[in-house]
Amino acid sequence: MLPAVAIQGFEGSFHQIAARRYFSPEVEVVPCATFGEVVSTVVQGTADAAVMAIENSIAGSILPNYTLLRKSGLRVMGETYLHIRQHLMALPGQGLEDITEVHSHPMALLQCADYLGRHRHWRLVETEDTALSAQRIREGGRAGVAAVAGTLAAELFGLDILEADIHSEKKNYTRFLVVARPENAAEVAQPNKASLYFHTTHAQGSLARVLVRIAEQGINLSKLQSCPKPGGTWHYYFHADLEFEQPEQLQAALRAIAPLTEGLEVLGVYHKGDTH
Ligand SMILES: O=C(O)C(=O)C[C@]1(C(=O)O)C=C[C@@H](O)C=C1
Repeated sequence: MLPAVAIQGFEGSFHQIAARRYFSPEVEVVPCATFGEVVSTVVQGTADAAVMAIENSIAGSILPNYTLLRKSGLRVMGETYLHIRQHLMALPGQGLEDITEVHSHPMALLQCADYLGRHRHWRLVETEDTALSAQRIREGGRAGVAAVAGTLAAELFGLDILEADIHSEKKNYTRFLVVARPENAAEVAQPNKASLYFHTTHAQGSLARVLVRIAEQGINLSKLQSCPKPGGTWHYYFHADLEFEQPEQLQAALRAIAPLTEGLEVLGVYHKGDTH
């Protein structure tokens, strides 16, 4: 049976596309307005898993999601990468000269900052979701308003694309994590990626020593993110993504860094995702 998968966003959003690519085109999605709702939907058992954007190659990390994940007790069971193409769309018959407002998800607006910055008179409005912005324009018959969203949203809600591919760089990719409650995040055979977090003392070289131990196992540190440590002003915890060939490399690295870190926790051991 296919799982019910919580997503941030609604019909036609990039999260829906990511969930379909990872699980199946028929996957049942549970739309949520915020990432906080996505996590609580899975924690409370209304959904079996969630697909959650974590970083974008132009706009960067979605920092609050690292903290949400760490606090949730959920486990990372996989990941997927999407090539994101953002378009400016409006009701049929509208031209660029009619537009006064542009609505979209904040990450989508950030990805198009260069293009939007060349139209200083447009008011930018942040919304929950790219596709929902398109839907509201259609349902409200809102002339003068454009949305930044993908092709699926334009098709679903009958909007015309006024300007295609308005993201600042052609190579615009978003990485999505697939997360589940620990009992649903089945162990994968031959994993080659892991996500962990830890903190170190404020002593000189403490992070460097941890990174050297990881490198000594022939592991590729694909991402290191620092996030504020709750209650520890100007102290940070680190979220690290490690890529390896053999699971034994990960085990050896974990043994080596355990005495050098505090609060070390493995968030998930999984297969490196494909790019679609
Ligand atoms: O608004 C959407 O369509 C989403 O799925 C959200 C989201 C994000 O959270 O980053 C997903 C992918 C794109 O990077 C832009 C927006």
